[in-house]
Amino acid sequence: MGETLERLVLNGLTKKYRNQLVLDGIDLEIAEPGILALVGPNGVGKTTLLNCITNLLRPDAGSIRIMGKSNQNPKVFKELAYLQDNSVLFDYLTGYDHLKYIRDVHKLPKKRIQEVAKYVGMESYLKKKVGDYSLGMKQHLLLAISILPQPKVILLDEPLNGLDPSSAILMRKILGELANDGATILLSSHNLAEVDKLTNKVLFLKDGKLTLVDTSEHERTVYRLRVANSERAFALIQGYGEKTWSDKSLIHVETKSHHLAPILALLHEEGITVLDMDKVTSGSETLYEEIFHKGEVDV
Ligand SMILES: Nc1ncnc2c1ncn2[C@@H]1O[C@H](COP(=O)(O)OP(=O)(O)OP(=O)(O)O)[C@@H](O)[C@H]1O
Repeated sequence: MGETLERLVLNGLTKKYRNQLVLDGIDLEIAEPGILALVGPNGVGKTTLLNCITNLLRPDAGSIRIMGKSNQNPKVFKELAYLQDNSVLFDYLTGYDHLKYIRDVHKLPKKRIQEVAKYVGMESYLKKKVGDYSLGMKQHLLLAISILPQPKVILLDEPLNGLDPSSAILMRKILGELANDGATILLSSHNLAEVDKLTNKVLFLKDGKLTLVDTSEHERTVYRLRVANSERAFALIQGYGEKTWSDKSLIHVETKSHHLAPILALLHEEGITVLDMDKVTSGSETLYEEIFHKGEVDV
C-alpha cells in the first residue's frame, strides 16, 4: 500500500479533570490535506483536545491515530508538529538555538534553518535572544519550529494571536501554501474573521462534542440597495432573492447565489437609478452566535 490517506482519527476521545467532563467521546476522521479551524468559547477544551492529540495529556478513554499510527508511537513525531503558546520558548536562547535543536533531533540538512527562517520572515532576528522578541516575533519562531521537519499534520494553538496585519497576512499565506503542499492543519482561533479568510471547514467544540461545519454552506449574502424610487423598486424585486425586505428606505436582498445582475438589469430597464449599494456576507461569526448564544444551528 502507498501513503496512507488517514491523517487524523479520533475514536471516543474522552477527557475529564476531576468531575469536569471536557471531551465527551469525540469521534473525528480527517483524511485530506487542508486547513481546519477549531472554535469554541474560552475554557471549552480546545487546548485540552490539542494536548491529547499530541500526547501531552493522557485521555481517560478513546484512541488517537495520526497518519495511520497511534499517537503513542514515537515515530508519529516525524509527521506531527504542534505550535503551542510561547511559554515553550526559552528567553535566554536565540531563535537559531531553538531551530538548531529541532534540526538536530530530526537530523535535517544544515541549510534547512536558513530556508525556513527566510520563509517565515525572521532572518533579521534569528540570532537575537528570544527574551528580546515581540509577541509576533515569537509566533514566527514557533511557526518556524513547527514546520522545520516538514510535518504532514500541523496543530496550532491560536497562531494568529498578537500578529500585526502584515504578519497575519504572511501567516495566512504560509498556512495556505503548506496545506496546498499536502499538510493537514488544525488550528484553534478566537478570531472568526481570520478563520473565514483561512478556511470553510470549522470544528465547533461545545459541551465536549465536536461538530464539523462547512461554513460556505451556511454563508448568506445580503445586498443593501438605496434607490431613487424605493417603493416601486421594492415591488419589482420582491421574489428575486430568497428574501427581500425594506428598512429605512434601504432595500435588503438576501441571496445565496451572489448574483445581483438580474435585479440590477430589471431596475435599469424600469429606469430606476441605484444610488448606493453594499454587501454584507455572514460567515462563521453568525454560526458561532447561533451555536453558542442561541443554542441552535441547523447543521
Ligand atoms: N490541568 C487542569 N486541571 C483541571 N482543570 C483543567 C486543567 N486544564 C484545563 N482545565 C479546565 O478544563 C477546561 C478546558 O480548558 P482548556 O484550556 O482546554 O480550554 P480552551 O478551550 O483551550 O480555553 P481558551 O480558549 O481560554 O484557551 C477549563 O474549564 C479549564 O479550567
